[in-house]
Amino acid sequence: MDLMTHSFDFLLPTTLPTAAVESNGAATPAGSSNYALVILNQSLPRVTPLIWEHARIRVCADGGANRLYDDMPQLFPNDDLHAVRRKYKPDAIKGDMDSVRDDVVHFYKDLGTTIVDASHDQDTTDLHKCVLYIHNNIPDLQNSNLCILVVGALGGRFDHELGNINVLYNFSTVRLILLNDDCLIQLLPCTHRHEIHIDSHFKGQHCGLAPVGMPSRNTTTTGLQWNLSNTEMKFGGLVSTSNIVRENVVTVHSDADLIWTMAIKKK
Ligand SMILES: Nc1ncnc2c1ncn2[C@@H]1O[C@H](COP(=O)(O)OP(=O)(O)OP(=O)(O)O)[C@@H](O)[C@H]1O
Ligand SMILES: Cc1ncc(C[n+]2csc(CCO)c2C)c(N)n1
Repeated sequence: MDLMTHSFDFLLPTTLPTAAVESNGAATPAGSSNYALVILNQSLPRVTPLIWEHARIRVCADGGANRLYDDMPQLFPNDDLHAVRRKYKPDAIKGDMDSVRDDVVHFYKDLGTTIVDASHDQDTTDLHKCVLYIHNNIPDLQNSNLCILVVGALGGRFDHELGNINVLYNFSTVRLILLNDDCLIQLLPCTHRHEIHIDSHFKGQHCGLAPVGMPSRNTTTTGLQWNLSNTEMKFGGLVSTSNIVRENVVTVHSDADLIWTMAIKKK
């Protein structure tokens, strides 16, 4: 079974992403960004400008554009509000367009942002629509090792949070990470063994591992305070919450897709 490695260099202010080499040989050269950014309609994490710099493509999901317009200048209180808004121009705004304000659409449209009204589709979420947009605009997404970072994916509405987690399952072959100021969430597909590289910056933080939807008969981990050893996990039985990262590398091997979540250390 192939190995998939995960690291969170995009959270470190002074580094560009390091080289990533997959077991299929696909490589991302050191220093070249291989991230996409999706902004959802929740408060912008402090790390958003850093992720923005790393991203090859930046897309706002419907009301996420209001957040970019309203909140980004607040992250730069000493800078000119209009200059910040012009600097952080998304490549696209996509969704069913029932939450983004008209003034925000006009502002970004005038700067050259692509506006995609997908209001005909009331069966998939705006995040789903944005992942498809990235899919259609980044050639060879599956083989590119691109990681889609989704900010504002947690908080306030549990139906939205469920929808966001469902998108991880909808696109289980794409690297997707949901983020807010406090934690990150990703899917570890059972098609691979996983190595999660955790900078000492984060070590000792709380983490969790759980099969959403389908039980896991067999999960084995290393690098955690409470490791699993061929252990069964299911809702209604055991799921691993309030666990703690103990080593720089956590390994996970399971017969089921698992959700991995980790706290992000506050400065
Ligand atoms: N409170 C929240 N928690 C988590 N994600 C959210 C939250 N609010 C919005 N989102 C995410 O941001 C996306 C865009 O939000 P927006 O408010 O524009 O959605 P929407 O389609 O108008 O939602 P609805 O019509 O259900 O109110 C959503 O699809 C969802 O992924
Ligand atoms: C069974 C079922 N439940 C809810 C919705 C509603 N819905 C799901 S995604 C979406 C778009 C939000 O931007 C909307 C309105 C549906 N269609 N089918």
